[in-house]
Amino acid sequence: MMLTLENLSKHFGGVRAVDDVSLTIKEGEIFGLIGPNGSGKSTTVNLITGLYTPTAGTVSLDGWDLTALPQHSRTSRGVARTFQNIRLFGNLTVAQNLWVAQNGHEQRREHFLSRWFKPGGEHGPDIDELLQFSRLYSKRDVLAGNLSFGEMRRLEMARALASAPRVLLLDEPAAGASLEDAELLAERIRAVRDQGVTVLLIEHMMELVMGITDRLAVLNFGQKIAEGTPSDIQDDPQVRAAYLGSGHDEKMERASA
Ligand SMILES: Nc1ncnc2c1ncn2[C@@H]1O[C@H](COP(=O)(O)OP(=O)(O)OP(=O)(O)O)[C@@H](O)[C@H]1O
Repeated sequence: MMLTLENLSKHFGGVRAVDDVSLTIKEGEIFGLIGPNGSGKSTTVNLITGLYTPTAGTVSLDGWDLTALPQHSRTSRGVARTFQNIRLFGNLTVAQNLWVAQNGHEQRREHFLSRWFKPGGEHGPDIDELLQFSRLYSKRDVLAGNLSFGEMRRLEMARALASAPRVLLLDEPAAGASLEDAELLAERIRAVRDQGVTVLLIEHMMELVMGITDRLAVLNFGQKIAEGTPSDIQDDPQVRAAYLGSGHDEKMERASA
């Protein structure tokens, strides 16, 4: 047992964005969370990180209930994420973005940081190693706002890793990426897992999800409709029905071909 969601729900007015979802992600697993647009994937991540308070249910890590904890306490317990819409400090350099994440000052204001920020006081992974791992070493002194889209995505993941997470939540890391970039991303995700980090991957790119996850769950209208290995999921008639007409069915076909 590692990360456990029990009867988790989040309602926005009449919308049941997440509806009574229970899941257990095991230590060292790459676990996928898929589903059509609006099925509740991002809301689930926001409940795990504490951005949202659930309407009902609990989130726990190694048996410790996180549900009442604010975001920063969850970060210090080892929960880190990337955002679907990249959130970096555009006026700080690549390396500074990582120092900030490593030292847990993310919530402070950007202008304050650039004035007062001092590197050092290291804990967590080595910044240079992280830059090399993310193929960003040559960009270390470039302002994050001046990076290409692909570089920003790599920095977004590096930033999450800088906090030395035990579980890394990736919210659509391949969005807008070429197949080639997605292959490199898959290699990095596997390497992260091989370092002992548990990974929860939300992704629409089926080739990526089916290629690297150990198990996955499928959401539809906020409910979990299936859970299993990639081959279980590809053969599940309920899953195929959920994707039918959503534009993702063909991708599912290709991924299973
Ligand atoms: N802050 C919010 N306020 C109101 N409704 C919300 C809010 N966040 C999400 N929703 C609604 O909850 C449902 C689930 O949305 P969510 O973003 O979790 O889905 P998703 O599976 O991540 O979708 P996508 O694949 O398009 O990113 C949607 O109907 C969405 O409109």
